[in-house]
Formats: sequence, C-alpha cells, structure tokens
Amino acid sequence: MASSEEDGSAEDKENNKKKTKRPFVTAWLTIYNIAMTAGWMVLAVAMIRFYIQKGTHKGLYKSISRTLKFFQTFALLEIFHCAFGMVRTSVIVTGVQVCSRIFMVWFVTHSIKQIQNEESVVLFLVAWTVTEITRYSFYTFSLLNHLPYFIKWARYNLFIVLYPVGVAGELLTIYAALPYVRKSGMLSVRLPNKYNVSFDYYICLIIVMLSYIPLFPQLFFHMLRQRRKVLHGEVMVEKED
Ligand SMILES: CCCCCCCCCCCCC/C=C/C(=O)SCCNC(=O)CCNC(=O)[C@H](O)C(C)(C)COP(=O)(O)OP(=O)(O)OC[C@H]1O[C@@H](n2cnc3c(N)ncnc32)[C@H](O)[C@@H]1OP(=O)(O)O
Repeated sequence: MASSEEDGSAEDKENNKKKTKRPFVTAWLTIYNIAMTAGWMVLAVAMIRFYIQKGTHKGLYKSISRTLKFFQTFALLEIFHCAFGMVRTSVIVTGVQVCSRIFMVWFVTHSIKQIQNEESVVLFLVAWTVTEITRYSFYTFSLLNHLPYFIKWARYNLFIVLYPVGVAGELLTIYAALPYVRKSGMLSVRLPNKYNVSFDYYICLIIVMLSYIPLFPQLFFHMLRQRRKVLHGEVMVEKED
C-alpha cells in the first residue's frame, strides 16, 4: 500500500499530466477555441441583428446558414482531438454529439428547405449558440489558466436547460420534415435497381428520432458527471482546507 506521500506524488503526477499539454497542442487548441468562440459569437450577433431588423424569425436560418454550416462542420476536428489524445474527452461522446449536429445542419435543415422557417429551428439554433460560446470560451480560458468562475459556472450549469431545449428543437424540426420527405421521396433509393439495394430517408429520420431515446441521456449524464467532477471536486478541496 503506498504511503500518503507516495499517494500525494501520484496525485500530483496525475494533476500535472492533466494540466501539462504539449506546447504545440496547447497552441493549436487555443487558436481553435478562440476561432470557434468568435465564430459562434458572429452567429449570435447575426441572429440578434436579423431579428431586430426584421421582427420575425422567417428567413433567419437562410441569413446565417453559411456561418452555421462552416463552424459546425469545422467542429468535426474535435473527434480527431479526442482520437489523437489532444484532449481528455470520450471519442464516442464527442462523436455522437458532433455527428448529431452535422446531421441536423446538412441532412435536415440544409436539405429540406421547407422546414427552414420552423420555430423549432430557432429553438435549437439559440441553444447551440449559447452553449458553444460558453463551451469554447471555457476551453480558451482554461488553456490560458485564467478561467473566470462565471464561465465555469455557465459551462457546467446552462446545459441543464439548454440540452433539453436544443434536443426538443431538433426533434420538432425532424418531425416537421417528415411529411415533405415522405411526399418527395428525397434522398431515398427504391427497388428495383441494379444494386438491388433500397433506402428510405423517411424511415431513416424516424430511426434517428428514436435514437435520441438511448443516446441523449448518455450525453446528458456525461455532462452531469463532468459537472460533479469539476464543481464538486472544487467544493471537496475547500472542505479539506
Ligand atoms: C449518422 C446520423 C447520426 C445521428 C445521431 C443522432 C443521435 C442523437 C442523440 C444525441 C442528441 C444530442 C443533441 C445535441 C443537442 C445540443 O447540443 S443542444 C445545446 C446544449 N448542448 C450541450 O450543452 C452539449 C455541448 N457539448 C459538449 O459539451 C461536448 O460536445 C461534450 C462532448 C458533450 C462534452 O464535452 P467534454 O469535453 O467531454 O466535457 P468537458 O468537461 O468540457 O471537457 C473534458 C476535458 O476535455 C477538455 N477539452 C475538450 N475539448 C477541448 C478543447 N476543444 N480545447 C481544450 N480542452 C478541451 C476539457 O478541457 C476537459 O479537460 P480536463 O479538465 O483535463 O478534464
């Protein structure tokens, strides 16, 4: 059984390992997170300005879609960040999170134009934007070792509301798209064909909606665990003092 000093040194080693990233990794992640914070802030300002000028959400998605597609697609890099050990995050959790966003942006709102003005699109856009500004600024300030408490608080508390709101917006948007997909048969392959393969995008959307049932709780409880680790861990240190 190791002594408390050895335990202490092992704990110190773990903390040091956690804190010390390779310099070029820190530099890249800092640049990446600053760029993503700025991108989502540009999106937030554009949405606010659109609504102030037009007084309606009709046309909002079209006005910000290029910025949204760029920065949400750029987030695919985060799967590589995990896979190459640049950050301490589960590849699976990040993969599900990023893929769900990419699916919504490219295979729902970009592909099915009829639903772009649904109120549910605004619901998930607002949830995503507030979340990502908070998340990327949290990572930025963490890397710079100057993390304001309100950003840490926001990072590990806002998701409790924003996750359900965003998921509701996504599911309502997919549900609104179903009639258009069924009528048009878009992105589907019917039999008979030379490959003898069929694909029904309408069924695919229903399967994706059902997949939220097992997958969303995994993400939400992951965030609750991160919240307990980061906030509860801080409280534990204060009690010991
Ligand atoms: C083919 C079809 C696919 C369809 C799939 C459908 C599935 C549908 C089910 C899922 C539905 C989800 C829908 C999503 C909706 C929304 O997002 S609504 C808006 C609200 N959302 C959120 O609040 C979630 C935001 N996302 C995240 O927080 C992350 O993506 C996460 C992966 C879910 C959790 O992040 P994670 O990194 O695991 O936690 P943290 O505590 O923040 O970080 C852990 C450590 O990793 C470090 N780190 C991570 N990234 C970076 C980075 N870019 N730069 C620097 N550091 C990073 C972080 O600092 C932590 O480090 P340590 O302190 O050392 O632990």
